[in-house]
Amino acid sequence: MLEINSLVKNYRDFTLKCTMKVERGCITGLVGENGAGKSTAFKALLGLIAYDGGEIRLFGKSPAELTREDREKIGAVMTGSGFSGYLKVKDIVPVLEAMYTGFEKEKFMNLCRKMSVPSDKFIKEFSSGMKAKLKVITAITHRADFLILDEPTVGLDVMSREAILNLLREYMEENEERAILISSHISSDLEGLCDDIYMIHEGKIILHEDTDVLLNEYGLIKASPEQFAGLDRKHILRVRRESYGYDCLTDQKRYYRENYPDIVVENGALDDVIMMLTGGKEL
Ligand SMILES: Nc1ncnc2c1ncn2[C@@H]1O[C@H](COP(=O)(O)OP(=O)(O)OP(=O)(O)O)[C@@H](O)[C@H]1O
Repeated sequence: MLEINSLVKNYRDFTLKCTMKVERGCITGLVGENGAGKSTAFKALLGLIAYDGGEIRLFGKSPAELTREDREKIGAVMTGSGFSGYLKVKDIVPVLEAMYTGFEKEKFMNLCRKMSVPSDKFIKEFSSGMKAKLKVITAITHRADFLILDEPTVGLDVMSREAILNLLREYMEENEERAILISSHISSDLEGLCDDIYMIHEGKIILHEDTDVLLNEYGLIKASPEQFAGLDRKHILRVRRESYGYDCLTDQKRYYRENYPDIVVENGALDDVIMMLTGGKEL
């Protein structure tokens, strides 16, 4: 569906350099701190900004080669974009009908009702959660094959977030040829949704892993200085000094649990992996 090879985008004091792939049938997550380069990557692949090197292939074409029909097959949610605040939901229906030949009006109106997005209020009077829901509903109601979602759950409460994630799961279940690329600051959203996850840090991809592998194989070893001294370092990816000794990130937690039963090995949540890969030291 999407292939990004050695993409380079230079700003004055920032360089994005990334390689990524999104397969049909998969939900791929992109996680990274503020300013890591997520939106820059999304803008480049949608053809919204020029880039300085590398290659982007979306549906087998570069962003510049995408036709109107190709673009209709993309459902995008971008931060900072949205409809004019002076419109109401009932006003944007004809706009969407004109934009997308595959616009599913009934589904759109039903989802707005179900997700409590008001139809007779100006969008400028919407809460940030209502705006976020409207953007996602718009992206999934024109028979798109590929969703590109930059922080779609930002500003949503837990219940609304889960409702949006369920909409995305249903979107994928409807057609196994579809795919989603999604960024989020909320790691638990990505852990529960994505098949694979890319981590981006200071413009570079620092990890790509299947979510199952991240959750099942990665772990955080909590070792005293004495325990750390006797620890086999073979499967330790990063180390961080703590008041009690050392935190060590491993991608083989079973090995340490079996061989060092006295040492605490916690399950590595995505946040731990991010913290260790960006803040820990290599041995
Ligand atoms: N138009 C621009 N001109 C100059 N620098 C820019 C421009 N747009 C983005 N940048 C810089 O590129 C870097 C990456 O920004 P980007 O918006 O891609 O990050 P992000 O990962 O999406 O962050 P956030 O999670 O805060 O949205 C930042 O240092 C930002 O200042």
